[in-house]
Parts: sequence; structure tokens; C-alpha cells
Amino acid sequence: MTESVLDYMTRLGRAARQASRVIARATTAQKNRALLAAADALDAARPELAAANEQDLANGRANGLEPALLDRLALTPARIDEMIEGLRQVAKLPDPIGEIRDMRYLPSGIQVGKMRVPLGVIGIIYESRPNVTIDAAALCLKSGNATILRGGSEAIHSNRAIATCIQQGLAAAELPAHVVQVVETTDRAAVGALITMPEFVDVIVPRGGKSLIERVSRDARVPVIKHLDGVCHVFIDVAADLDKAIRIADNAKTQRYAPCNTMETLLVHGAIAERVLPPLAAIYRDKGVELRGCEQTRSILGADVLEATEEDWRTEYTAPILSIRVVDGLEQAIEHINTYGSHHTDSIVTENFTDARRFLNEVDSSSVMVNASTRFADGFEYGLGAEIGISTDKLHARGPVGLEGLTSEKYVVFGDGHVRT
Ligand SMILES: NC(=O)C1=CN([C@@H]2O[C@H](COP(=O)(O)OP(=O)(O)OC[C@H]3O[C@@H](n4cnc5c(N)ncnc54)[C@H](OP(=O)(O)O)[C@@H]3O)[C@@H](O)[C@H]2O)C=CC1
Ligand SMILES: N[C@@H](CCC(=O)OP(=O)(O)O)C(=O)O
Repeated sequence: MTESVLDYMTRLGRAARQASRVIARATTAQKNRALLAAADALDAARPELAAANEQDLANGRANGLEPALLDRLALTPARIDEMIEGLRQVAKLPDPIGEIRDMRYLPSGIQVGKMRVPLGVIGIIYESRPNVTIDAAALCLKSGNATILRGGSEAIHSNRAIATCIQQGLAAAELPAHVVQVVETTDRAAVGALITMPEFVDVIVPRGGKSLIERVSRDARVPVIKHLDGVCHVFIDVAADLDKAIRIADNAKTQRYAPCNTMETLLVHGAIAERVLPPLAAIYRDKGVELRGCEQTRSILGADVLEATEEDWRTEYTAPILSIRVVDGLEQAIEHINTYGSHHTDSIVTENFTDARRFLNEVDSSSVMVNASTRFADGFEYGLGAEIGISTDKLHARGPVGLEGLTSEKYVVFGDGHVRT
């Protein structure tokens, strides 16, 4: 790259701003045409996608990338199928843009309501998971936004190949190429530039771990919708149905280890711990999950359970490791979650309505659940069609963010020569 990273990002930002005006007024049919043509382009580019991905995987292996990260980086034929299907699904979703609601006449005679509009230009910074490039591009396009996508550096070749397909989709629908731009450099200075261009970027979505968030929180001059790490909990209450408790605690930890909605800490009511922990530990041990526990957990399960430290309670392992704490009741469980959790997703297992209601009211997380696995915290599972990710922020959008989370509303007013007196 001959120009500086700052000049490059400024060029992307300016182009995105211009393109955002075009995509904001594009018809639903035109946006759907772009999505469906991009799906066809992905289908036709399977060999190119596989070759680009192999380059990323080879670099990842050479750089000692962990197996779990290599797995997220891989574009298998099944994942390409999912990306294609994802584009077609988003094309089928209702277009939120332009919807006007709550029109009413006021005493002055004017008519006032709200109209749903795009946010404008959205910058997304995310992990080395190439399928996110398609999900993010599709949702931003359908919601009438221009987007600048900065995926993880390990996925750069795959992301470039995917970007080519998106460009073909945009061209087929006669939309500007700059509606979706993939950052072509892995230099982290590009992140610094993206988050400090309020004149070109309306909102930043950072999807990632602590290092990213610290940087964004420190430096951003653009509004941020944080999609942070998940230190998620399941609390097995004294009034839990044991069968449900075991199914939920097993699924929340072992269905997949890496996602942000996987349980990292299991809390168990002291009065039920001796009955529930041994059968659960047997399942975890069978699946190769390393257990770390408080003193009481270790006295029930044996000394091969490592001692959990203060650090464990705050840790998102994204790996087959689980910390377990026996608590003296609901109060202590809620206190633990609000102190050590990341306000992402937490679940209580109980048959007691009052305990369930207290948990829902008092746990300060983007999803709070009763008798369900934390793994359900997902836009598709919540019926949004798809998701950009899970917002751990409280303002604008909280929890899984789909099309509506990428829009805003403005007031519309109709008069007929009305003036204020
Ligand atoms: N809430 C949600 O919806 C989601 C949350 N996550 C969370 O993401 C984490 C896992 O992802 P992981 O792969 O570790 O993600 P990272 O946080 O390591 O990376 C994500 C992106 O941020 C960039 N980045 C990281 N640190 C910095 C920095 N200091 N300055 C500039 N850019 C930076 C990375 O760039 P580079 O390539 O240069 O490293 C990458 O593009 C977990 O904590 C998981 O819970 C994941 C998915 C969804
Ligand atoms: N909502 C998604 C998880 C999002 C997420 O954490 O993604 P990732 O960490 O990239 O696997 C799901 O439940 O599959």
C-alpha cells in the first residue's frame, strides 16, 4: 500500500458516506437483488473461496494458531452453504426501512409519527471468522446502511475473496461498490482511524475480547455498540428440577466451547450441590472439560478439581474449562453474577416462580433466562432472522442485534400550512 493507513481509511470513510446516501434510498427489491446475486456469486466462487481460505489456514497453522481459532477460520463447503443460505434468508426478511408508525393528530392540527431509517455508515471490527463478513454485510445492506468491515487479520485472504462476491452482488443491483467495503490492510492503525472518523462513520460495532474493547473505549470518537466477551453463568437453584439442571448445565458448557454465550461459571445452591455436582462432573469429565472449583466443590468432587482463583470467576475461557462455585442461596448467586459476569447472558434453573422472577429482575445482563441454556442467546434463535452479534451495551440495542438494531427512528410531521402560535 503506497498511501498511509490514515489516508486509506479516510478514502474508505468518504466513499462510504457517499454510498450511504444511495443505499438509504434503495428499494427493497434492489437490495434483495444485490443479496441474491451475492449468494449466486459465492456459489460460483467456491474454488476461489477455498483457495483463499487455505492460504489463511496455512498462515494460521504456520503461526501456531490454536485449533479452536483455526476451526473458526475455516470455510468448509458446509459453511459456504450456510453463508449462501444466510444471504437468501436476509433477502426474505421484511425491510424495516421507511416504516412509519404511531401517526396521530395533535391538538395543533399537525400529524406526528415515527419513521424507521438507517443509521448511515457502520464500522464493524470482528474476529477472524469469515462468515461474519457475509452476515454483517447482508444485515447492513438490507437495513440501508453502508458498512466498513474490519475482520481479524488471520482471515484477510478469505475476506477479500468474499468481498469480491459482495461486489458482484452490488453491481448486479446497480448499487455503488462502496456500500460494502472490506478493509484491505491488517495494520491495526486502520482500527484507530475507523473509530475516530465521526464525519464519515455513524456507529462502530466492536465484536471481540478485552484488548479490542479497551482500545475502543479509550480512543473512540464515534458512538459504539459494544459486542463484548461473555462470562455467562448458569445458577442451579435449590428448587431446580435435577434432570433439567443437568441437561441445561451440560448444553450451556459443551454444545460449543468458543461462542460468547457459552457458560463459563456454574453456580450451585449449597443445599442441592451434593446431588447435582457428581452426575454433572461425570458428564464434564467424560467430555474432557477441565473443572476448577471453590473449596466446597472440591470437597464434593475430589482434589483433582483444581482450585478456582479470583481470576477464574472473571475469565471467559472459550475452551473446555469450567469454574464451579457453591453458593449459599439466590442472593449470593445474583451478587456473584453481577460482580464477576460481563452482563451478557445468565440463566437460573428453578421451579420456584419467586426465585425465577427475582433472578430476571436483579441480574443485570443483556439476556436473563429461566430453565434454558445460555447458548440460546442468538439472533436466529430469538427469531430475528440473523444477527450482527450480541450487544452488551445498554443503550440503543441490547442483546442479539438484527436488522432493527441497525436502524433508528426519526419523527415525521405533516402539516397543511400549520404555524405555531
Ligand atoms: N458479544 C458478541 O456478539 C461476540 C463476542 N465475541 C467475543 O470475542 C472474543 C473472541 O474473539 P477474538 O478472536 O479473541 O477477538 P479479538 O478481540 O482478539 O479480535 C477481534 C478483532 O479486534 C481486533 N483487535 C483486537 N485487539 C485490538 C486492539 N488492541 N487494537 C485494534 N484492534 C484490535 C482484532 O484484530 P487483529 O486481527 O489485528 O487481532 C480483530 O479484528 C471473545 O471474547 C468473544 O466472547 C465474539 C463474537 C461475538
Ligand atoms: N450468537 C452466536 C454466537 C456469536 C459468537 O459468539 O460468535 P463466535 O465467538 O465468533 O463464535 C451463536 O450462538 O452461535
